[in-house]
Amino acid sequence: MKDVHIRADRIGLDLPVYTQDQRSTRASLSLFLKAAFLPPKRELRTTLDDVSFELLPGDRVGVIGRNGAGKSTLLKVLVGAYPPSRGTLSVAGTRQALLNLSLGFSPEATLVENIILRAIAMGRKPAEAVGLVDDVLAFGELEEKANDRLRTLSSGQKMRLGFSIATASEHQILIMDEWIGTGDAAFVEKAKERMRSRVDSAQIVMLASHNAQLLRSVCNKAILLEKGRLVQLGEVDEVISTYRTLIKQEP
Ligand SMILES: Nc1ncnc2c1ncn2[C@@H]1O[C@H](COP(=O)(O)OP(=O)(O)OP(=O)(O)O)[C@@H](O)[C@H]1O
Repeated sequence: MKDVHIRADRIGLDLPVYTQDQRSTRASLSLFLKAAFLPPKRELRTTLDDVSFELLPGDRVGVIGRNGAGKSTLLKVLVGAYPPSRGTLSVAGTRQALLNLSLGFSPEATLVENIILRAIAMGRKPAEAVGLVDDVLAFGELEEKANDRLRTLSSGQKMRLGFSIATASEHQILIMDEWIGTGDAAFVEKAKERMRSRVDSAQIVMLASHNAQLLRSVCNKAILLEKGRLVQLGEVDEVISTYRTLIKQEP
């Protein structure tokens, strides 16, 4: 197997956006009706542009930037959710994303079925997926609900299930958005402990966050994004300080 790495060489991403002509009750009725019934216009908008970096084992990288700077989008590209529109991306190593914990659940399937489906979607063989079920249910404290349909869970219970599945095993590369525990205090404590151990055992970690304290405690490096471009890659304190200067300026 190749050495664990993430190499982005001038990657860019254009996403389609759909715009609608202004609907205003002050406009004439014909304009109003036209705007209401015309299909939206589709255009491509550049969300990431000319982003290059290389991450190697030992790199724990914070992804910093204003709202809308492209942090989550960059993580989605790195986990393979969006293929880059330009440039080349090379990722070697087993990857685990903790981005949207409740994405991909089947509401009508049971918890056990969802665990197996999700584990298979994450690349497990069916027998391994079945082997994970007991541990996932135990960590999420959801054993009693094992054969209930997923849609009957509370939102906190769904989050616990998503977290338990996503962190069920160790991976070489961990890619995560700042996850906000919606579970109760006891679960959040347990989840933090598990995250810490997954971060420690991963070789490369990327964490997008606005929380400087969290970034300093997890990361040794950081990337600063502004309008989809990489402004700085450096030591975490240095990049946080550039970001603080930047947000004092006008966007
Ligand atoms: N699926 C999508 N289709 C079109 N545009 C998108 C899509 N997802 C995000 N964008 C746009 O891409 C830009 C970057 O969004 P992104 O979610 O990556 O920002 P972010 O840096 O993570 O922001 P935040 O700090 O608010 O979480 C925004 O302008 C957003 O509107």
